Amino acid sequence: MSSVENRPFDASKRPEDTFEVALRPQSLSEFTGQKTSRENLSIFIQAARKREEALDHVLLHGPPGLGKTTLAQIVSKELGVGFRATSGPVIQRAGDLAAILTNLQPRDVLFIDEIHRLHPSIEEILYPAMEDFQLDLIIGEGPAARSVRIDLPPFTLVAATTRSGLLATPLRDRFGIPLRLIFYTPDELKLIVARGARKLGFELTDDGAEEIARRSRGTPRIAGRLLRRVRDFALVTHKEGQAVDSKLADAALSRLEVDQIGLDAMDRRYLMRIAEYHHGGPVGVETLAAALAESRDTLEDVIEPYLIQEGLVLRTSRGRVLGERGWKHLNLLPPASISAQFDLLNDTTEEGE
Ligand SMILES: Nc1ncnc2c1ncn2[C@@H]1O[C@H](COP(=O)(O)OP(=O)(O)OP(=O)(O)O)[C@@H](O)[C@H]1O
Repeated sequence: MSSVENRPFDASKRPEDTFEVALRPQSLSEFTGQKTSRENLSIFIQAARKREEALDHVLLHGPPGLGKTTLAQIVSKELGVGFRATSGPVIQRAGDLAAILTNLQPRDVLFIDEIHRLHPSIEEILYPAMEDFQLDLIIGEGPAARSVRIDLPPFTLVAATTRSGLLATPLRDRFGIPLRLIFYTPDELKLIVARGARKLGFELTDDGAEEIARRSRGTPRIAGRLLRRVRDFALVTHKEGQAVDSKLADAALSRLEVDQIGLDAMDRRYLMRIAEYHHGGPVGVETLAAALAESRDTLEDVIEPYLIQEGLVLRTSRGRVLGERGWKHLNLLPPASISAQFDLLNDTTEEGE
C-alpha cells in the first residue's frame, strides 16, 4: 500500500467506499458546482440528442476526487446510452482495447480514467478509433503479419486525467469537449455535505455542515469522508437523535488532525519541510518527494494543487516556494530577505489597487 493510500483523507480512490457511490449525483441537475462545465455539457448533450448522434469526445481534467467519474456516468445517463468504464493502466495490449471498442453499442459512452497512463502504442490505436470510428489492427507477427480494419459503432470517449499536460498533443486534440474541473467553494461543499448527511440519515446543523465544508480541501470526495468520520464521533459521543453541530464537527476533525483550513498532517509536513530545511525555498519537487518519502506524482497530483490554489505554496521555474500565507499558516516568521520581498509585493499590490 502506498503512503498516499495511508493518508486518511487524501483524494485517492478506495473501492470499499460504498457511501461514495450512494452520494454520487445521478443527473446534471443534482450535480453541485463546476457551473461552467456543467452548463456547457448540458448544451452539448441536448444537441447530440437532438441530432441523434454520438456526443463528441470529452476530456475531463483536474485534481482527484472532484467528480470526473461522476460526470462521465452522468453524461451517459443524460444521453440515455450505455456506460463502459476502464482505465489507462489496465489496458495492457491492443487486443484489450479492441475487445472493449468492438463490444460498444452505437453512441455508448466509454470512460477511460487516468488516460495519461495509457501505453503509447495503444494510444495510437485510439486515434483512428476516435476520429473515424475505425480500428486498425495488426494480426500475426513477422512476414505473415497483416493489417485488418474494423468499423466501430460511433461512440463517445469520456477520458479523465489529473495531468492533461502529459497527454500527447494528437490525443489531446481529438477531444472536442475539454473541460477543466476546479476546486469547489465552501458554499458548494456545504450543499454536498448537507445532502450527504440527509442520505446518511443523521441531523447536521447548518454550522456543522459549514465546518466540514470549510475543511474539505475543496474536494467532494474528502467532504464525504470527513462527513462519515464526524458521524462516527457523533454516534459514540452524542445522545441518539442529537444534531451534529460545528462544535462536534470541530472536535472530530481536530482529532483527525485536519486543521482549520482543511490541511492534514501530510500537507503540514510538506509546508514545514520547505520552511525549515529550505528556508522557504525554492526547492525542487524531486528533493521534496525524496525527503517526504512520497512519489513526485503524489506531490504534483494530490498534495500541491490545493496548496498552490490557496497561495500557501508557489510553483516557480526554480522550484517550490513557501507563500506568505504558508508562513502565516505555520505560524513562522520568514527570513528577513523573504519578508522584505513579501512587503514589496504587498506595497505594489496596494498601490495598483
Ligand atoms: N458535484 C458533486 N456533488 C456531489 N458529490 C460529488 C460531486 N462531485 C463528486 N462527488 C462525490 O465525490 C466522490 C468522488 O467523485 P469522483 O469519483 O467522481 O471523483 P474523480 O474526480 O473521478 O476522482 P479520481 O480523480 O480519483 O478519478 C464521489 O463520492 C462523488 O459522489
